[in-house]
Amino acid sequence: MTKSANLGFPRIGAHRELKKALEAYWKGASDKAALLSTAAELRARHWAVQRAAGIDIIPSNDFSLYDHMLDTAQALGAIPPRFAAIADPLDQYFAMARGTADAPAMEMTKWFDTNYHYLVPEFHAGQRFRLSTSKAIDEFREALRLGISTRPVLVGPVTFLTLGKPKDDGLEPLSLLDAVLPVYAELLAALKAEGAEWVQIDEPILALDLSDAQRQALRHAYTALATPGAPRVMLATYFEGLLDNTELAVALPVAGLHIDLVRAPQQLAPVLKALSLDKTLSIGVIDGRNIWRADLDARLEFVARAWDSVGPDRLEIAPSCSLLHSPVDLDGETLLDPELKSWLAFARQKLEEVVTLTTAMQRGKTAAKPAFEASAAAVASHRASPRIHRAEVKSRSASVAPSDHERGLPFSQRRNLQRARFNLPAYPTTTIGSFPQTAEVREHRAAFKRGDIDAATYDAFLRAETEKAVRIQEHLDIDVLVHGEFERNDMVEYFGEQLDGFAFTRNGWVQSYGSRCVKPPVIYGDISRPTPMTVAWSAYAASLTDRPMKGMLTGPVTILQWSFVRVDQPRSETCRQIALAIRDEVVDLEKAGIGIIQIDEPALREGLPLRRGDWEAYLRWAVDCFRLSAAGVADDTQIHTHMCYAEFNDIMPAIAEMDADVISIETSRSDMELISAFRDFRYPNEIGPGVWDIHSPRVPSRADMESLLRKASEAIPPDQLWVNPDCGLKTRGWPEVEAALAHLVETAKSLRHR
Ligand SMILES: Nc1nc2c(c(=O)[nH]1)N[C@@H](CNc1ccc(C(=O)N[C@@H](CCC(=O)N[C@@H](CCC(=O)N[C@@H](CCC(=O)O)C(=O)O)C(=O)O)C(=O)O)cc1)CN2
Ligand code: MET
Ligand SMILES: [Zn+2]
Repeated sequence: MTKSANLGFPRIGAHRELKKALEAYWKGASDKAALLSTAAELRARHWAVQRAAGIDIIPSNDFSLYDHMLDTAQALGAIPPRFAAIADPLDQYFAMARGTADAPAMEMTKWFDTNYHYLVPEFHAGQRFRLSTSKAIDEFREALRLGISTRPVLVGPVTFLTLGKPKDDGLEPLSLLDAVLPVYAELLAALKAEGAEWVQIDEPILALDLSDAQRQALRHAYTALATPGAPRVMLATYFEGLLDNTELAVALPVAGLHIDLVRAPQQLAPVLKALSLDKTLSIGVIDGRNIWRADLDARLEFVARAWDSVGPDRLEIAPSCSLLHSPVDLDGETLLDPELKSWLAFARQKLEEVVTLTTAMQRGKTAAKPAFEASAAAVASHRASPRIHRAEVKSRSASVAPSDHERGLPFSQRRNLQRARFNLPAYPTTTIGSFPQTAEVREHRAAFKRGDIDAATYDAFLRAETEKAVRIQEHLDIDVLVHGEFERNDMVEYFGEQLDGFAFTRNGWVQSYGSRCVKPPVIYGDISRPTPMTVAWSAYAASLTDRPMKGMLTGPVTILQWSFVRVDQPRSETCRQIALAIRDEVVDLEKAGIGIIQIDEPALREGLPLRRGDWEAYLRWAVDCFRLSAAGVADDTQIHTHMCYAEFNDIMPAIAEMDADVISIETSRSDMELISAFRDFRYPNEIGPGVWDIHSPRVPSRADMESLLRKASEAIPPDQLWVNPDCGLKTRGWPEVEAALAHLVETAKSLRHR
């Protein structure tokens, strides 16, 4: 019979219980037993939620204390040598994630095109692997004790190796496949021995453009793992279609295949055609990446097409991908407008949708009548709603002219005007925008939102924090100051709260990395900016000092990328509406006397389509939207942008086309690897390669920073270089910030003297 399945449940907890438990543990405010007991409670609760929703196939080992790639690395014994001596496994695990005084953390980067970050495995020539943790087995047993026989989830060997980085010259990670496969075989056998009939193995790289070596590795790996004693394998792909990898995927000797039919509905027909009769097909028909309620009538027709072809016994109905990327439960949204709320579904509601579709396939649509009626009512209310479309927004967007994307003069001439205006020293120093969001800052905001303090009190507090930050920067002798972003909860949510066409949730948290979460705003309608959003704060901060004060905005592509986006029009159109709103803000900042304005685009790379064939079209509109937001100012106004935590090497020409006067970019965790791309490409404008990895509590020394800057100046002419951290400092504490920034300024000064 057709079954309902889930590929992964959010781990952080509806009330971010895991975040709180982790941070208490790291601070020394709780112990290991307390942390592990919260983790176990969350797993038990999430299994129970899935069972209550009626899900037949429930995953285990989808839980993680920090990151599932890090779990995999530790389970396989892929421990970077600098952490090998740490005896306690949990200490070792967090050391790899967060770094220690003498060992920098593992590198962190984006998981495909999501805002989730994983830790990048490190590989050495001749590396050995061995089964080093029993996490997958323990969690299977734990669920079994609660009466649930789960389908454990593993990251597949080829995805694991492909996403890792060789640390030795000439090492090809896939050459380690034969070393790692026996460990997978051992783990699969152990799971089978515990009673696991099926295991879900995620190979999301099957949705990417693959080399012959990768294809060969996939064939080799799954042939080797297909032993008689192994559990059956549901091979999961997601985030894109299989396309040219369809033949490869269906031919792998596994028992089942999961495909993402939300991102790539057109792949259903070719997969049905190619799939052999002995394989189970799991169809991902409920969007695991967005929060819109599904149109269940339309989905059911789609499911029926699969059912007609594979029959009832080899079909599973599932979300498109793990629900890691969804908030947990819409029921927590007690303040959301009821009409809007009726259009949404979070993880729990998505599982109910999966079950509704499954029930309809098993017993007919009438068996799930109320759910179909509610879905149809939501679809109708969404279609008819007057709050979505705004004629003046659409017509402004339609009348954007090519010249609206152009600054007046080319960079080579703007640069002279800006040099004359700001008169900055060589190697100018600056920071990326935010200063520590201390518990005190967060508590004041929470108190203000609860109504415990009034607006005047909150405002006075924020002004005092801002002034403190300005004085500290002056004292440190930084050249271009920032106001510190104390008034912001998040760099995207803050703007979403002030723009028309956006809604925001109370509790719609999604894990970004480790204990850090975001609450993406919901874009439901045409976007406009009713009033200036940041001018008062920037103008106030500028009034406190004689030094240049940088205005601080989030760019259109990043606001788009880090929101839940409407699906009734192309992303490019939504992005252009945001760009026009940001453009107005940029012009207003300039009018208020702010001469340097940073428009952050950390998510520009993340939005890049997973298939190269789609890159050009995306980069065209994404770069144009950035340019549209920036180009309304005079030539002596200096536009900065900022990017972090992604691989930028392959989009250098597009970054240059953004034509920001200055870009600050994350580089230090990868040891300035990126800089070679700037050299090879001869990046034309000014650039600040980050010299301090701010995602780790470790304070870099002057020598660390000098060595990074020396590497940078080998690749980039010194008169193009700025000196700055990798990213904003909101997650750090003041003592680390002051110490590291003092080193940073000293380093810049010593370079100037040479
Ligand atoms: N959207 C987004 N994506 C991003 C980044 C980013 O900054 N924003 N940065 C990159 C790295 N990712 C990051 C993601 C989140 C955080 C981060 O610091 N998140 C904060 C939450 C930010 C926030 O929304 N804060 C709110 C709510 C704070 C809060 O938890 N308040 C307490 C009450 C206050 C208290 O007593 O502490 C509560 O609600 O329970 C606020 O400040 O107002 C966290 O997890 O701690 C950092 C980096 C890439 N992706
Ligand atoms: N201006 C932002 C900040 O400093 C940029 C962060 S990029 C994730 O927090
Ligand atoms: Zn950043």
